[in-house]
Amino acid sequence: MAEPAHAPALAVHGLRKAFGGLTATDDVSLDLRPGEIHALIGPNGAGKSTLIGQIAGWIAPDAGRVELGGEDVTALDVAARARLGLGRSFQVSSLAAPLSARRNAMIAAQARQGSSFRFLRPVAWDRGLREAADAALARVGLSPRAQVPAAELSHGERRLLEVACALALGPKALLLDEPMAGLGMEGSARLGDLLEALKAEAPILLVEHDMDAVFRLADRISVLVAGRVIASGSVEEIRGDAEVRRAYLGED
Ligand SMILES: Nc1ncnc2c1ncn2[C@@H]1O[C@H](COP(=O)(O)OP(=O)(O)OP(=O)(O)O)[C@@H](O)[C@H]1O
Repeated sequence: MAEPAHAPALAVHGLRKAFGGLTATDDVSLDLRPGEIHALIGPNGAGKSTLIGQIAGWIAPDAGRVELGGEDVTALDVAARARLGLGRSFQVSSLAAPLSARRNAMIAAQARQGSSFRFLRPVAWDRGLREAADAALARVGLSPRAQVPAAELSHGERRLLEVACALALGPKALLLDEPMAGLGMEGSARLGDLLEALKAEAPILLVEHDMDAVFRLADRISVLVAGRVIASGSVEEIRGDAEVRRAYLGED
């Protein structure tokens, strides 16, 4: 049966996670709709990384569920969620420093193509991965740097490579945790343009501290404070929300 046009690419319902006496995420529900950038903002310690960990699959929630394209993936591990099309890039680099940009993207592509290409001979399998990797590198403008070891790329290029690795997976949804960090104005403007182009292919759940970038790029914003979503809406709605201004933006 065809999915309804507006079925969320990703949805979480009632996610809860406590570390000892501290509830890091408290009954969090939100969704990611086709074509959108949904920004998740909140002060330090609000629970953003814990929420991302539960969505990606390396933190098991105490309660609640995660759905990808309408399928309940709560019991699946990180690799299985990636195979289903959950692409991600994180604050802490997951690149293999000595390997070339292309090889890093090929490893990422393998996460999806490993099973579907297994019946092919190794040479053809390698070619398939390489094509997926090169297409992803081209999307982020890194084709000329394909053979350069990740360790020799600039900080901005490494962030772009991380996005390329997420794309090589052929994602249905993207989780990006602070992709703008350390990029500077020019780098973050370039990455912002890229994210705006990418969202039509795979909607993006964006955790970002750079409020200028968030207000420029987001179609919707959810605000997490002390583990709870205190507001969710358009940029205008969040800007005008008195509770958000008080709890997060630090205004009276
Ligand atoms: N593994 C853990 N064990 C114990 N406490 C944890 C653990 N991970 C996170 N916490 C606590 O849970 C709360 C939420 O942390 P989290 O890292 O999810 O917040 P965040 O919104 O991502 O913060 P930041 O913006 O600083 O990255 C914090 O109080 C943190 O100290």
